[in-house]
Amino acid sequence: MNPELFLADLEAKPAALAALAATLEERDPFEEIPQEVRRVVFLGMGSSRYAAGVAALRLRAAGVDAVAEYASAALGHPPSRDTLVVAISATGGSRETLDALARHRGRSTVLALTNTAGSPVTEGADLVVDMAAGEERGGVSCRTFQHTLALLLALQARLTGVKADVPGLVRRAAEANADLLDRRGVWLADALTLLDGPHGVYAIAPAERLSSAEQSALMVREGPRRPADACETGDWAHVDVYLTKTLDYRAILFPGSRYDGQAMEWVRQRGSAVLAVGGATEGAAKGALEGARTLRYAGDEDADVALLTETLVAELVAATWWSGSAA
Ligand SMILES: O=P(O)(O)OC[C@H]1O[C@](O)(CO)[C@@H](O)[C@@H]1O
Repeated sequence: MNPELFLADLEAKPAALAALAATLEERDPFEEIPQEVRRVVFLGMGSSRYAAGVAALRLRAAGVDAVAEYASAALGHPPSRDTLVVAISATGGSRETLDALARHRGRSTVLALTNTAGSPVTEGADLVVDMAAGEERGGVSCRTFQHTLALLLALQARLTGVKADVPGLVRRAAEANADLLDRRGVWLADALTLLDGPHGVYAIAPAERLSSAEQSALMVREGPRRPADACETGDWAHVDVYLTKTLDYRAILFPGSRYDGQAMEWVRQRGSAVLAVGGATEGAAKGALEGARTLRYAGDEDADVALLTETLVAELVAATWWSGSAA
């Protein structure tokens, strides 16, 4: 793994997203999915599982039986012909994902979503979909995570039959990513200072975008190897709140939960430091984010643009710490 190449991977996000949008405009990569799907089981590890968790939640909310499983779990949904297994692996070689997939090969309908053509995860798959994220030379899953999310939104549209302009969304996300990258000279130094505490970085997001908190925490751990963790915003008042009493608690908050205000109330009381990435969402209580430093970016009022963009903040912070350079 290499921090300079990781940074270059991040800088290539807008172009990669724009290319993905063009591909999605041309063709739906999921058009060959059989009609008779009764259940969707996502398998993956790390960032691949984070993206799957959000996709499964969205599908369930649309009435589709869907679950994201740890590929490493010994217990999982049993295989069946009307189960669609979506095995997600950027490298296509994670042992746990391949092991879980072995239970389904030839017994469930298998879709492999991967960034590596011809990789083991594609063997025996009924359908292979390319993440089209390009090579991640830094060795860290960042564009693949983002492309996985975007492609799973396209899969959701296919499975639910609800029309969605996914290419348009991906284009807006490309612009939002470019905006954060272009203006990093304005915000990154501040973010680095705010988050640079002795006890690590905590990332907080609503359940619908929990992947943003999980991926952010992973980036801080994987690159600069600092302590970091993720928490769901409502659950925060039952879990992380305890840490604010004893630690120098520094957090990135991805707004959008109806419980943003509840978490921020504790933050203000305890004098914790919070960087809110994006603005208060419509319907949020007035002053819900009061006490947080706020970082806005183009398109952040759209929760789906946020889903495809906001991890870039933690990724750029991680890249800078990792390379040991100042912003
Ligand atoms: O998607 P893959 O290639 O199976 O990798 C799963 C996870 O493992 C890692 O490659 C790290 O080992 C992460 O980047 C990723 O989140």
